[in-house]
Amino acid sequence: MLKVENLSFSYGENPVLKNVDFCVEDGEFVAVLGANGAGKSTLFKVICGLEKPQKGRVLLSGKPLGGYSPSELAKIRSALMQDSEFNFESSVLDFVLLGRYARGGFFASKEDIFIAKNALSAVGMSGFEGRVFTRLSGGERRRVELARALCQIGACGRAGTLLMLDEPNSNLDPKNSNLAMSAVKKFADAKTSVLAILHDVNLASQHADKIALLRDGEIFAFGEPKCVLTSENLKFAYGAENKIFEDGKNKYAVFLKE
Ligand SMILES: Nc1ncnc2c1ncn2[C@@H]1O[C@H](COP(=O)(O)OP(=O)(O)OP(=O)(O)O)[C@@H](O)[C@H]1O
Repeated sequence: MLKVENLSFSYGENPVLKNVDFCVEDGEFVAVLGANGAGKSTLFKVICGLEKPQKGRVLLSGKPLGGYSPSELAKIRSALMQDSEFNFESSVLDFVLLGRYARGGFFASKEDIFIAKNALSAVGMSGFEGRVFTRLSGGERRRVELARALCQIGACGRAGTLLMLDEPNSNLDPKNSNLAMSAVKKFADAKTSVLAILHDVNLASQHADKIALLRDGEIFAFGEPKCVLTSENLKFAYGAENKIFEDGKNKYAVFLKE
């Protein structure tokens, strides 16, 4: 379980996160939504340990993240950042196998290769193993990056592991967005805790167990999509008029032109 306790963070004099407090249980998929500049990526970086909070702490399975060694952490926590800066001419398979590095260094076992190919298949990228990563389209690259993040956790999810995703759907078309989210949800179903920053409210509504709505660095609504996704909450989060529709299973939001 991921526990975020009372986090506050400022860039200089600019407070960006204010007493952020929530949990992601084992097997739960929590989506963080909010307007541009609300503090989502900063929250992501603080949870990943890339920025140090002025207040609060982050616990995984009851232990502060700082209490794990880097190699321990690499085996139980995997993060997909917003922007990849990977520019080597590596094959797609070698790129995904980087997710296994903490386990066997540069020598991939048969099991590692099986897990990497499985992860590629889960995101619809089977058959691309021998292609050069940097020569893929933006959406293909993003799916390969997601496969690397999944591969780092293992063949499937397990309790005590954490998958962190910052805009995993950037550059993905609607079909591949759904496929990617289904692959992520399978890890949650197998007891990994998943925290994903999403911009697509309807994708979050369909795939996430819970949604955290962030505004000006504060979580003002947290819970199941059907409770959190109200017209008032979305207006408050995004400052935009919207209409909510339901199909008996999920809620969907349409944002209206001003
Ligand atoms: N390195 C930085 N130094 C100073 N201010 C920053 C820095 N990074 C982000 N900020 C500011 O912190 C606030 C939150 O930024 P953050 O990137 O966390 O927002 P976000 O919710 O992820 O936005 P987006 O949806 O546009 O990606 C913004 O006002 C931003 O300008």
